[in-house]
Amino acid sequence: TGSTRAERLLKAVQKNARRGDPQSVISAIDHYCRHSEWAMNVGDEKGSILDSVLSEVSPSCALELGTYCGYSTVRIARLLPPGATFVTVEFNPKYAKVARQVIEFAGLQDKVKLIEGASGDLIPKMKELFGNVTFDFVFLDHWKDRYVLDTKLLEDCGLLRKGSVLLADNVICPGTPEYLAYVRNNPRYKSTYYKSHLEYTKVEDGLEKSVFMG
Ligand SMILES: Cn1cnc(CNC(=O)c2cc(-c3ccc(F)cc3)cc(O)c2O)c1
Ligand SMILES: [Mg+2]
Repeated sequence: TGSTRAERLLKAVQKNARRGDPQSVISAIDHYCRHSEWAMNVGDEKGSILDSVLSEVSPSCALELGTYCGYSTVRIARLLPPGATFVTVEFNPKYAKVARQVIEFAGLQDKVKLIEGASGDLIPKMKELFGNVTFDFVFLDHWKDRYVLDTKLLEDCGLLRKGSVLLADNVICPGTPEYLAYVRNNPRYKSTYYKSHLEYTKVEDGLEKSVFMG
């Protein structure tokens, strides 16, 4: 049978990027998705905002919900300080398989712990899996109807600390209205909206940064 979109994206990385060079992997994916076949990576425009928020936070412990093909995983892992713990969660085994190869092609496999499963099942297991961690930075980019549930789960499982930064993709398109309402009306969060565009398009989208006040 034919390849999937994710497998074609991986082929484009293997063909056009340089092994061990994260920036070339990022550029190869952006070029392919802009000129050949759209895919739901955070993309270069929102990716630059992600980079700047990451550089501000410089997390020693980071979590990503929704690995997909590993594009934002590579963007995040390439900017982490040495020795940082970075966990990324993907539900779909086919995406996880592609992401592992993209992350490995970039040479970042030693910085990333990719775990397969449902965020709702794995979040309560984080302390058991990684020791008594709290996350300094969380990138939400998975199923949009899971953002609120999983944020509450992170709070209830003691995985956030005073100053933890949540950065959420797609708060306009496809949209996460409940999540925006939750973080913007909740005194325990200080939220900022970064206006941008849906990856590789002119459609409005944006990232919401929310600092947990403990
Ligand atoms: C199946 N699945 C596995 N992971 C997920 C979670 N991600 C998304 O759903 C997602 C969707 C879109 C998007 C899709 C169609 C459209 F017309 C406009 C936007 C963009 C994104 O950046 C996303 O992160 C879904
Ligand atoms: Mg997204």
